[in-house]
Amino acid sequence: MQLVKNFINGEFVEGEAKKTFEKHSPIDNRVIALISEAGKADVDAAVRAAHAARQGVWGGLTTDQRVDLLYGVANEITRRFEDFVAAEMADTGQPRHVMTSAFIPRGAANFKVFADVVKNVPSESFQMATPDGRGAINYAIRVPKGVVGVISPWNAPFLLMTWKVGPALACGNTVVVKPSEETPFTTTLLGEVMNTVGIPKGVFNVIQGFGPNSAGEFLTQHPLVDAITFTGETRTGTAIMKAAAEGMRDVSFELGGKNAAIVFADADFDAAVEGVFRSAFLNSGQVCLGTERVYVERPLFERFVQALKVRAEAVKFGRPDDHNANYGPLISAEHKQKVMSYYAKAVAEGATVVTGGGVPVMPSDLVDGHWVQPTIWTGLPETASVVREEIFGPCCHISPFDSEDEVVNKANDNVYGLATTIWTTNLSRAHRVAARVEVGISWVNSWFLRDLRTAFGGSKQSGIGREGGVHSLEFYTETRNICVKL
Ligand SMILES: NC(=O)c1ccc[n+]([C@@H]2O[C@H](COP(=O)([O-])OP(=O)(O)OC[C@H]3O[C@@H](n4cnc5c(N)ncnc54)[C@H](O)[C@@H]3O)[C@@H](O)[C@H]2O)c1
Ligand SMILES: O=C/C=C/C=C(\O)C(=O)O
Repeated sequence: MQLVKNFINGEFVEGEAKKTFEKHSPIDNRVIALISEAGKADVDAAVRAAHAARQGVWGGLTTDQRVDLLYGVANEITRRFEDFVAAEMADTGQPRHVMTSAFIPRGAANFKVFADVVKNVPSESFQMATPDGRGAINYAIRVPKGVVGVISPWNAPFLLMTWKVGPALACGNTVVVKPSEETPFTTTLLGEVMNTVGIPKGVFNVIQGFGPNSAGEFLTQHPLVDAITFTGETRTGTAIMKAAAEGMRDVSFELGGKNAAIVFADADFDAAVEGVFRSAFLNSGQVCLGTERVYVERPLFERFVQALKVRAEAVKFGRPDDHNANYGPLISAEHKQKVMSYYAKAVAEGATVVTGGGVPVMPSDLVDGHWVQPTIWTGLPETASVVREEIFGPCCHISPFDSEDEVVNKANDNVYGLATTIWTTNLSRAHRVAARVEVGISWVNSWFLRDLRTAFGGSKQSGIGREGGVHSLEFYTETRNICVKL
């Protein structure tokens, strides 16, 4: 059985206590690896290695030298593309095409884009008058924060982890990464890439384990961690923020969502159906930006519900590398249980189940996997649990609306505010509605179309701060102003 280790100071090491936990495959629940859990001493060793590397060789490199090394990381990820695809498929059980078209190429891009950003960003400068008439000049330099703790989730493990590690390293920080306990493989593989490329020891470290009373919590509590970037559930963010308050450490949070799709009657019908199908069901609905509430203008409502039903019923469940399949399982037995409990709750609250609501019939070798049917509900009030709470599964509720104000109010009536997708051919309305929905990202006639130079993050309880392009510099560096009297 494969033993997945921690990566500390350039070495793959077992946790000092020799404790392990099991990694189960999402497709059949078999144990496919043992993971070595990092204890307090291991987390301390990782953070100290990162601190020493920051003070030492990594801190001494020029921006150009760092940028060249990060380009090397991106190229090595591309060279080992198939290894990353295989590792991420094993971690998540999601179809190969999701890995090859989106999740793994994004990992490489996350290193290149931020190398370019730090290389090209200008610094601000202000000249000022002084009483003696000679003046002064102010200019700003950006310095790295130091050691950044990176805590990432399981739903798009490699994309979401590199989205943080790329800019953190580009800005000159060092990192200690705690991947989700559900998905240890690709982060570990990145350790091999770092060594191959010659990233100095201690710059990139990986500790494996859980959150509370485990590696995650030990990392957030470590006094030598200067900032914490986290993607995951809102209530985990609350716990991490409390830990970060000790020592006044900065945080950047990408959290939960309950995203609305808004389809106007003038939308390109086929594009809207396909777009909402993707936003609700890609990655088995386990995408933070995904749609769980759909609002359709009344004249289109019945036709839209029927078309989305047809699309949802056409998915083909199967192994990630099965060419005849295009749909994967949920990540874990625990998550399946959570999603199924919402399926039951929807029925108890009076939903009409348009399609799904249960588990698909699977062949005997896959029957123990975490398979769940894509599910569509109608007929619930806005107060129903499945319309208000993040489920993070392959499901959505569709309701009709009659006016622009009504749908904007409904979209905004939620504690979350991550993303929305709006479908209309009326451009004035598109701009107007996109600006009024209280979210970090509004897509019009599209969804999950990502330009990595743009600001990314959530409003309300969906996050704190923005990352992406120069916005990432706000978090991964500190601005130091230098005022020179002339
Ligand atoms: N806004 C975004 O960009 C975005 C992107 C992806 C996922 N998400 C959200 O992530 C969630 C799904 O991911 P998840 O279930 O892995 O989230 P989670 O919050 O359960 O776990 C995320 C990470 O935090 C760690 N963790 C848990 N408790 C901790 C603690 N007390 N201290 C330190 N670390 C701790 C976990 O081990 C894991 O590595 C959903 O809510 C989803 O919306 C948000
Ligand atoms: O599941 C969440 C996906 C989030 C995507 C990003 O963070 C990104 O595209 O940068």
